[in-house]
Amino acid sequence: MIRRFLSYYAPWKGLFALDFSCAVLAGLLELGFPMAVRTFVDQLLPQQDWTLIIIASAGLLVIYLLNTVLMAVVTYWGHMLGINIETEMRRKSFDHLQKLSFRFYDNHKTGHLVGGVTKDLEEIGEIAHHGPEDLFIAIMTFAGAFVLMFTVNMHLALITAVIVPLIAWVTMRYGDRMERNWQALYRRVGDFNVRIEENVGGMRVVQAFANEEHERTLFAHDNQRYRQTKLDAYRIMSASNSLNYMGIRLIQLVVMIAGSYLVITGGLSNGGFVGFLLLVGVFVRPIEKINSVIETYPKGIAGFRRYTELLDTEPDIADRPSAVTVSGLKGDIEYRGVSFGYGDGKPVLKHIDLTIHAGETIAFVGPSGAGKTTICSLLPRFYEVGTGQISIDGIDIRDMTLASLRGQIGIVQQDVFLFGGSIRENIAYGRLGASDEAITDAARRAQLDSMISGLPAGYDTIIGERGVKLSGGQKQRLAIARMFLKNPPILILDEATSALDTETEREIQKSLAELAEGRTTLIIAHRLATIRGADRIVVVSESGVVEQGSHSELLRAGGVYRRLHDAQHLVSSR
Ligand SMILES: Nc1ncnc2c1ncn2[C@@H]1O[C@H](COP(=O)(O)OP(=O)(O)OP(=O)(O)O)[C@@H](O)[C@H]1O
Repeated sequence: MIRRFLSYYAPWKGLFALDFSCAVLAGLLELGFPMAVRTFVDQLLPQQDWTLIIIASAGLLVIYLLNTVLMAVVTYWGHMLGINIETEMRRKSFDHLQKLSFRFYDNHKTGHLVGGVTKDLEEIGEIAHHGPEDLFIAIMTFAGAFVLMFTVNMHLALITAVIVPLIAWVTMRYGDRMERNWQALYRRVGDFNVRIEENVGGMRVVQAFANEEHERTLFAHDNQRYRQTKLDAYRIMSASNSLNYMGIRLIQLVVMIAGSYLVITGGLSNGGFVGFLLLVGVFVRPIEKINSVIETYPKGIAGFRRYTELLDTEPDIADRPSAVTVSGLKGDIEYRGVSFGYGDGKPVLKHIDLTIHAGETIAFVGPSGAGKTTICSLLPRFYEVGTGQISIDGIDIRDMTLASLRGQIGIVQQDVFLFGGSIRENIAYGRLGASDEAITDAARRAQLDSMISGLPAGYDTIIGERGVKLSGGQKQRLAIARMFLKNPPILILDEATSALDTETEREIQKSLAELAEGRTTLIIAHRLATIRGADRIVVVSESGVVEQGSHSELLRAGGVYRRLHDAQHLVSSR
């Protein structure tokens, strides 16, 4: 784990060397001050030679100035090192999130994932900068001060050496407990984020159900849990801090008493005494430093653990090494013996055999939960088939690169997801970098242009988070415009026009029929009226594909489709 962490320093060797050497030099200069004071008191003061005093003072001033510059370098470039590492880790996390499949997102909460890319990495950035530097300087000044203390007075140095390991042991003891505590704290922060995100995102539902009180209770529970975990952290921190403080003062007190005795009995000069006391100050600073590292280090390590957990999650759907880039597919689709389950032990699709010819419009119908959406989700490899095979134009979809496969398939979902930018940006999401003409053409074909031209900001109108400022129908049209722009050979329409009024729906159906011309189109249908014109209707039930044929053929057959048709007909004629 430590090795893996250190590997992130590799691209920043120069920066690390600069930061590290400046920090080390600053640490060494710190050691010079007590020795200079000793010389001052023991040699310069008795001689009362002002020239020497001024020269020595000027020497000290130069040291201080040098230290000031070193500190500035360490603060800026050291933090640059930390933020560089943090930025790289954030890039890797985000990059990895793009590779993980729907299955991963089905089982992870957004708030936890957002926390992983933001808060966790912030702590890691801090530790990346301070960790090795603080630790090394602490060890160096500790050892340096110790050696100097011996040169000043061996007895005092030995007394100090007996007490210090005790304090160091006390300090170290709390490290492990703190790390476990920070891990728990991160989980709580994640729970928190999930709760807030779901609440804010679903505020319209919360208020529509007047469930604010219920939400407050749930939040209060998480809030209290977070408070308790943080209190646990503070308890450990307070015990560690106060014991540390006491230990350090104890060293100073012992040195004061023993030093006074030595000065009185002539075993130590005045300058040696003052110098030694100052050295003790330098000597205990690393202990304080280690203490602060012990506070921040577990945070960073806990964050790093979560980061590596995410990075070590293998994407369950990825390009095979031999995968080919496909383009201009005709759209001959073949499901052969396809079975699939979502991993909860319940099979959803059982041995589906289906041939869809290029240019054909196929409508999937069947009872809710039969697996219509699932059949279509397997085609762009949102989920991987369990057994069996799906091929397009005779090529197994697992032998195609994911990006090129998905580039050949356009999807309009029932629940349209729009991004918070402008109408133009949202349409252009269908084909990044599309020209303005192509965007307006797509909008026109999706019957969106007259609405857009009526807006003061036109295509630059900001549509709000997830498109809240648009009506359901407008959102759907925008999604359709995206697909016109993408212009793929294969379309999946999840009852795409269900949110539109009858008049607009007819117009859009016309546009969709125009788009479907010469392309393979899979429609997940809920209302049978809209799919009568499909080339083939495939009836899916829990036991798989049970019927297929044209509308009139299936009506004549008098099977499941006939029953569904009659039931809907009955409802609509009531
Ligand atoms: N992401 C998922 N994780 C686990 N189970 C799922 C997931 N999505 C769907 N299911 C389950 O798989 C089964 C088939 O769902 P699917 O959405 O494919 O049905 P559908 O025929 O499209 O239904 P509807 O007409 O209601 O949209 C259902 O039992 C559903 O609960």
